Amino acid sequence: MALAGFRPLLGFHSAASSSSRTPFALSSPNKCNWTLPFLPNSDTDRPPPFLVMAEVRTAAAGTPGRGYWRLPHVLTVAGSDSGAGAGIQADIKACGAAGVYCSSVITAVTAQNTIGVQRVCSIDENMVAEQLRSVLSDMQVDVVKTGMLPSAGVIKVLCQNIKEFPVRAVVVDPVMVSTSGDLLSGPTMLTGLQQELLPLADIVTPNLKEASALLGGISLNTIDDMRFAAKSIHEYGVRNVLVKGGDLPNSLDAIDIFYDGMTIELANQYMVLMSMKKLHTVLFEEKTFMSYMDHARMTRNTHGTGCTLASYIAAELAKGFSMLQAVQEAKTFVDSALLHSQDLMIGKGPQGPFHHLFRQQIIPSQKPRFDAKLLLLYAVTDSGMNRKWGRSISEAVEASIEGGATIVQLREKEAEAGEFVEATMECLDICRTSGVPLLINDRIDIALACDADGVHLGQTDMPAGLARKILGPSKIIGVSCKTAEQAQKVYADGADYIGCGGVFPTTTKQDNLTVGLEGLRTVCLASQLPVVAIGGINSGNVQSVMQLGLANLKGVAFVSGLFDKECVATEGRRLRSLLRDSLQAHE
Ligand SMILES: Cc1ncc(COP(=O)(O)OP(=O)(O)O)c(N)n1
Ligand SMILES: Cc1ncsc1CCOP(=O)(O)O
Ligand SMILES: [Mg+2]
Repeated sequence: MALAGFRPLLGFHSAASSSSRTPFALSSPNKCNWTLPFLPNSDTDRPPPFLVMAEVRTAAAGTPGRGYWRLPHVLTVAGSDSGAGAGIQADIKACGAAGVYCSSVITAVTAQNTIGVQRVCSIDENMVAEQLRSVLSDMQVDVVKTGMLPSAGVIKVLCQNIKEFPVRAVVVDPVMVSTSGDLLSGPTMLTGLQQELLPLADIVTPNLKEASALLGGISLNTIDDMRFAAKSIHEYGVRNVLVKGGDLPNSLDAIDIFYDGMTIELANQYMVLMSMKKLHTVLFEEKTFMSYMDHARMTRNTHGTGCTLASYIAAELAKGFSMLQAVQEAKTFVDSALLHSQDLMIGKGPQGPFHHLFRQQIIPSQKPRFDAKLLLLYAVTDSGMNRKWGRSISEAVEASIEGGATIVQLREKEAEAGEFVEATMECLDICRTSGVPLLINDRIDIALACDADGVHLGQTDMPAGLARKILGPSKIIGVSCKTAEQAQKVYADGADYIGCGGVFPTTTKQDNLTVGLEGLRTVCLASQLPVVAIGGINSGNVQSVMQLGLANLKGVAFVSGLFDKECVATEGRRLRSLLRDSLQAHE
C-alpha cells in the first residue's frame, strides 16, 4: 500500500533504511516497528528536543536564507473534559509542555468536574470522521493518540482514517473508566478496540480496570496479575503494553508494567527507570517486564494522569525518541507534575486536576521583579581604558561603586575564559560587599560558573529565552535593542531590561550604528521593559538624554564617560549628581 502521507522526519528513513541506529523502520503501511537497536542507556542517545525540532527545518522554495519549519505533531482523538483535567484538554497541555503541536478530534463532550462525570454526550461517528479527515488530510500528523472512543462506529472510522493516512505511531489510552470510577464508554467499544484498533497500535496504556475489561473482566490484584495482563493484551497485536498500577490494592507505590515482547537477550541489558531517575537492575523472567516503581503521591490531584501519560508518550514519539525513552520521559513528567501540584486546590471534589504547565510557570513569588532603579548609573568596564589609566578591573569596579554606580557590567571582549573568571570572582567580592549587582557581557558560561547576578546580551548572542532557561528566574538578563521590534521580542523572551544605543557616536564600540535620541525614544515608547541608554554619553550630555522625559528610561550606561577618566570615583559622583537632578526635574 502506497505510504501516502508518510514523511521521513528528522532524517529518519522509511522501511528501506539499513541504518542500524534508526529508531524505527516502517514495516507495514500503518505501523512503525519500534525496534530499539541502541539501548537508551545514556542521555547521549537522546537528541535534545530543540535539536529534534530544529532538524525538521526545511528550506521554503524560492526563499533563500529563510526556511519554513514544522513542529512534531500529535493528533488526539478523545473526549472533552469540561474541567480540563483530562481529555483533549490534558492532551493539548501535555503536548505543549513537551514542546509539541497538538490538534484534536472530539469524540464526546462530557460535563464533569472534581466530583465526577455528570453527563456524557457522544459525537456522531460521521462528525468524528469529518474531523479526522480535516486534520489528517491537511496537517502533517506524526502520532495519533486516542482517549475516549464511545462506540464501535467511532473506532471503525478511526481505523479507516489511520489506514488511509499512515502516521509514525498510534498510542491508545483505552479510556473506559475514569479514575473517579465513572464508566466513560459503552461495552460495544470493547470489541472494536480489541479486534480493530489494538492491532494498529504501537502502545496501549490501560489502568487496572481497563486491563481487566480488555481481558473479559478478570480480576487483577497483584504485580504478577499485571504481568499476565500485559502479556495477554500484547497478544491482541499491539506492539507495546503499559499496564498502569496506580490503583493496585495494598501497594504504597504506583507500579507500571511495560511489556514489549522483547527477546530475553536484549532485555537483560535494560535497566529499570525508577522515578526521579534512580536506576535499578531487575531479574527478567521468561519475557520482558519492566516495573516502574513510582512513589505514590499523597495528593487528590491525580485526575487526568492516564491521559497525560499517554499524550506525553505520543509527544516524545513524535519528536523521534524510542518507545522506551518516550515511556520513561512520560513517567518522569507525570511524576514531577504531581509533585509540583500536590497541594494545588482546584474544585471541591476528591479528584482534583494537576498543573501540566508547571515547567513554564514562573510563580510571581519565584521571579523577583527587577528593580529598574538599578539602571540609574550603569558602569560598563573596558580593559583598554583600565590599561591606559594603569588600574586593574577590580580597582575600576571598586572606584565606580565608590562614585555611585548602581550596577556594574564586566564587558571584556578580549579576555580569555580563565582571566575573565578570575576577574569576575574578584569583582563579585567587591560588588556583593556593596550590594551592587554584577552582570557579565555576552558570556553566559562565565556568569553561570561564577554565580554572577546576570548577563547582558546582544542581538547576535544567545536568545534571552534560552538564557532565561539556563539562568533561571532570579538572574538579571539585559538585551541590546535598537528597534521597537527587538524590544517587543525580548520582552516576550523574559528579559529584565533593555540597553538602547549608541545614542551618540562612540569609538568605544566598533562599527556601532548610532540610533540618536529619536531612536532611543522609539525603543522606550515600544518597550514594556525598563531601558538604559548607552553610547557616547558623558557629563556633558547626560542631561539631554534624561530630559527626554521617557517614563521607562531609567538610567544611563557609561564606558568612557566613567572609565576614561583619571579619577573614576570623582567622575562617578559627578554623573550621579547630574542624573539625580534630571530625574528630580521630571518627578
Ligand atoms: C547596558 C548595555 N547596553 C548595550 C551594551 C552593548 O553590549 P555589546 O556586547 O558591546 O554589544 P551587543 O553585543 O550588545 O550589540 C552593553 N554592553 N550594555
Ligand atoms: C557597549 C555599547 N553599546 C552600544 S554603544 C556602546 C559603547 C558605549 O561606550 P561609551 O560609553 O564609551 O560611548
Ligand atoms: Mg554582546
